[in-house]
Amino acid sequence: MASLASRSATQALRNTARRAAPRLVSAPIKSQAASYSLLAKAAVAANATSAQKTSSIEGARGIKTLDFAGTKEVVYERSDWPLAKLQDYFKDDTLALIGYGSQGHGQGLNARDNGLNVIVGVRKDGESWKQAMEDGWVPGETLFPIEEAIKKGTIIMNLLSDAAQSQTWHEVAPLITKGKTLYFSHGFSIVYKEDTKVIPPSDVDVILVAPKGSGRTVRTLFKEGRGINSSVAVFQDVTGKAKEKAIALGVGIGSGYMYDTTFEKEVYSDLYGERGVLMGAIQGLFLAQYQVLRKNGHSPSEAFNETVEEATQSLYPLIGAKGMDYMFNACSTTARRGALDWAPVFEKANVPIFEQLYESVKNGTETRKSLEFNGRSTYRQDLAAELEVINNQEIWRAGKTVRSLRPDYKPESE
Ligand SMILES: NC(=O)C1=CN([C@@H]2O[C@H](COP(=O)(O)OP(=O)(O)OC[C@H]3O[C@@H](n4cnc5c(N)ncnc54)[C@H](OP(=O)(O)O)[C@@H]3O)[C@@H](O)[C@H]2O)C=CC1
Ligand SMILES: CC[C@](O)(C(C)=O)C(=O)O
Ligand SMILES: [Mg+2]
Ligand SMILES: [Mg+2]
Repeated sequence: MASLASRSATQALRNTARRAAPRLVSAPIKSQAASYSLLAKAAVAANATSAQKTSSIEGARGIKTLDFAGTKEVVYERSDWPLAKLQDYFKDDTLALIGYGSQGHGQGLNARDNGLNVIVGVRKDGESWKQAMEDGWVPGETLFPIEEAIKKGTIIMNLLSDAAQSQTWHEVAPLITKGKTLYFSHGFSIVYKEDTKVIPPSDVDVILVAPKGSGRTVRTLFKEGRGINSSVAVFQDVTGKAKEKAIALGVGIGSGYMYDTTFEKEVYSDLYGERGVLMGAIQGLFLAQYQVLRKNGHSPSEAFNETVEEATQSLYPLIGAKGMDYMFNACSTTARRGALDWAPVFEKANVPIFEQLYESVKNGTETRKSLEFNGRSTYRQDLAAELEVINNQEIWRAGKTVRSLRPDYKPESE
């Protein structure tokens, strides 16, 4: 098994280099060839290691049934898709990646580095067009206006903003012809079809790979030879191969492990999570704690250190590494006693808010707000203006000074 894995790894590396060569000629970044080969090596090594590990655990590569706290779930892993197999599977395909935001960037570069044939489609001369060029996509070769890219693509990866997916659908839909595959990274457009009007033609596969993390992390994990967790789902299976294609694409864009979901479950949980603990709730909770400390005479640095810096730099990474009880056990018995007492108080206070939030997601209120706001031509400036208000809150201004004292601080990254 091990020698098979290493043979396929070597072959994959050769194929990767072969397929990459023509694209590297036109790439503007001089170090791209070197970094490409490092990336390919990391990806191949990760595939091989993972394959060996799985085979010794299960005897069957690629798909595992695991027990998640008493519920059995299927997990797909990239060891089933060594690079050579992946490249062969997509050898006749052109992945037309439409939109170049956070996900377009991460998924596009990863798929390109995996040796797949990727082109990008965005508004000509918009912000994304510039960013794509900076990342080495070449106008007329691998970078096109949206319509042209869709015409050239066989797999249409719709990574426009969710609002733009709806706004552009009347132009996009006629180009999604029989035999193409329609791919999303969010269940949004399909599930809220009453509002988005996105109703795919009935003769194409419609699939979803939703990375459970920022597009920036999709890229950095890939570069480290690791992979992001992603959800996969099939909305429409015309070819009988939709699921397999979704999993292969998931590997292609840099997923390590993929979990089964539906379009509906993905969008409900995602909209809920980002408004909740991942983003909205955490900003609200940090701010509330900070404000009360300040009202009681604590200095900005003390309030920030006790609220954000200690959380992000010391305690939350411990939760990430080994769970909540591990973090609790790494803290004093005094802290443990108090936190154990107060956790249910916070839970009780917050359950009604989370229930209200889930309902607002489910009944489409959140979707309609997002479509209206992000559908404005000024969406970038409008979001930036609101984020500037947060940036100017005392808590985050104090944070800048606290960060500046870190040994690895780089002023240009602020
Ligand atoms: N951000 C993330 O990490 C995650 C995102 N997703 C999902 O992935 C998809 C893409 O999200 P994300 O990468 O964040 O992108 P954004 O939501 O930031 O959208 C940006 C892209 O949409 C384009 N766009 C916006 N409005 C228009 C318009 N009216 N016409 C044409 N193009 C337009 C922008 O082009 P221009 O520069 O020209 O305005 C840009 O390329 C979404 O479905 C999202 O929910 C899923 C997981 C995580
Ligand atoms: C948490 C926000 C997110 O859902 C994500 C990075 O997963 C998004 O839509 O960007
Ligand atoms: Mg989201
Ligand atoms: Mg998300």
